[in-house]
Amino acid sequence: MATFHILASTIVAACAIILLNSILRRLFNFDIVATVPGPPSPSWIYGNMIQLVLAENYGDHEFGWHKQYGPVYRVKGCFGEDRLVVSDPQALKYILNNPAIIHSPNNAKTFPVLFGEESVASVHENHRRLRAAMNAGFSGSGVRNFLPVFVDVAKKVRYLAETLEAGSLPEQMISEWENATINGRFNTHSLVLFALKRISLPNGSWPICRTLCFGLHFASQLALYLRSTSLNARRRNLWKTRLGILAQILARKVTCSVSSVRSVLHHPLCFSLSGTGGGSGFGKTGVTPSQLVHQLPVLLLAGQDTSAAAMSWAIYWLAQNPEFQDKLREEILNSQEGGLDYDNMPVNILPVERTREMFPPAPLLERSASEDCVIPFSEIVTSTGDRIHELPVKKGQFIFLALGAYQRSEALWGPDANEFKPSRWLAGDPCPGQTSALGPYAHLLAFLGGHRVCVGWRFALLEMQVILAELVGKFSFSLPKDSVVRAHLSATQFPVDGEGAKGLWLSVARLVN
Ligand code: HEM
Repeated sequence: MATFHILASTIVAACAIILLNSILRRLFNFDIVATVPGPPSPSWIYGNMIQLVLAENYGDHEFGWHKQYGPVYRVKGCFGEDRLVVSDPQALKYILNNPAIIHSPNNAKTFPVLFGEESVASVHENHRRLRAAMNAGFSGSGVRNFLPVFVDVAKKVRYLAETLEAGSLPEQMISEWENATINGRFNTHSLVLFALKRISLPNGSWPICRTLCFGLHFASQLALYLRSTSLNARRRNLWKTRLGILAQILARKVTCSVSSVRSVLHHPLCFSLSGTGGGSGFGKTGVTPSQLVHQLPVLLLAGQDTSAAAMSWAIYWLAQNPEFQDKLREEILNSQEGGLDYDNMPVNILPVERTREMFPPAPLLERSASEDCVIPFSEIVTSTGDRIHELPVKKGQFIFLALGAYQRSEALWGPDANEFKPSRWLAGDPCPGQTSALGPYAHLLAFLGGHRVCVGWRFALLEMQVILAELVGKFSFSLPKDSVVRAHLSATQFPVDGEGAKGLWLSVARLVN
């Protein structure tokens, strides 16, 4: 009985402390973010999170909230947490260029596991130097060197598409593709993902490279572990050196030793590892070869799903707009002498632009304030009726960067923001009202902007142009009558069918030249 009383009073006391703490926090730690208007929360446990990130069709709720509450509003996270959703250009510009706004705690935990602790996506202190070294390999001229690889892979994809269309799949491919064709339709998303794996890696080397990446990751984890064990300093250093040398040898083997290997790993990393980065990047930044070796996983992983999603959406758009397929074929025919000139193919770039505009592969990014700061906005009308133009946020404030909503914003792109107007792109400046560009290109934020702008944005644009030209030149894509295509968000925004399964099922017919 006495034990029961002690237990009951402990529980009552704990509840009282939690309640008091929450009342005192509300009274003395008044947070202005709580006054920012936003949608009602259906649950204290999961707040608006299910509506935001698990909507049946990405944006079902979010784009409506954007219209109702404007470019800055508040949603509830789990357990009553207030989170900001931002698509206001002024605020985004501030956030993207402020080193005090960092990855969310969730990203900060998962990125090192996914990409490695030393990857450019995970590090903060060394980030600027690492980026300077990597940018050398992904510059405009650097990316041009990939063109033969893209063309080569695009031809292989075309061959694969031909065999799928003819129903004559080689036996060794059947296991990979048996579920990719049903009743004359095929899963275009699987096709482009398959292609991108081949682009990132030398032929047949995907398993080797995957093992290598995870091996390197394992080695670095082991080195970290050894550092914290009681092994004496001499043995620890020996281990670290051995692992470091092993990692470098492996990476050099994959990236440099086979001269015929032409892959995404080859150029930028080999360029930097050999220290001959045209006098730029590597030498001057003081980044070591082993630091560059640690970029293998992020380069492999960051570009594949994103580019596959973007390319699927581009083909989806073309399937809905057959007149643009014809225009693109005309453009290809007119410029075929001596190979295609991708800098001068305005129709070829249209589906790419449209996709980035309407279906950016990363429409919602997570950030967090690492210190108290004041975010400038165009305007927010708070729930108390005040009109404010800046918002003081506390350390730890969670912020969603709503890139998808930004790109559909009528305030920014005009009342016809949701319609596709090729003239907007063909005229050169799709967003003439906006004075300072946020993203790397055409005011779009699909590749983000500021110091964390995507390393591979030029690479991704060119590879999409090449593969699209090859496919649309040889096939016509159309949407089957009963088809249901939805956008689903799970790390990237990709197409799913009516049952929610990943894929984009299109009717594909080979053109007779
Ligand atoms: C259509 C294709 C792509 C899209 C839409 C895209 C988008 C993005 C976005 C939005 C970020 C910022 C993520 C964040 O900070 O939370 C990012 C970062 C990054 N992307 Fe891409 N990406 C694409 C393709 C690629 C490719 C092809 C590569 C490499 C070959 C690549 C490499 C990277 C890397 C290394 C980062 C981390 C940069 C840093 O933190 O400094 N991406 N990308």
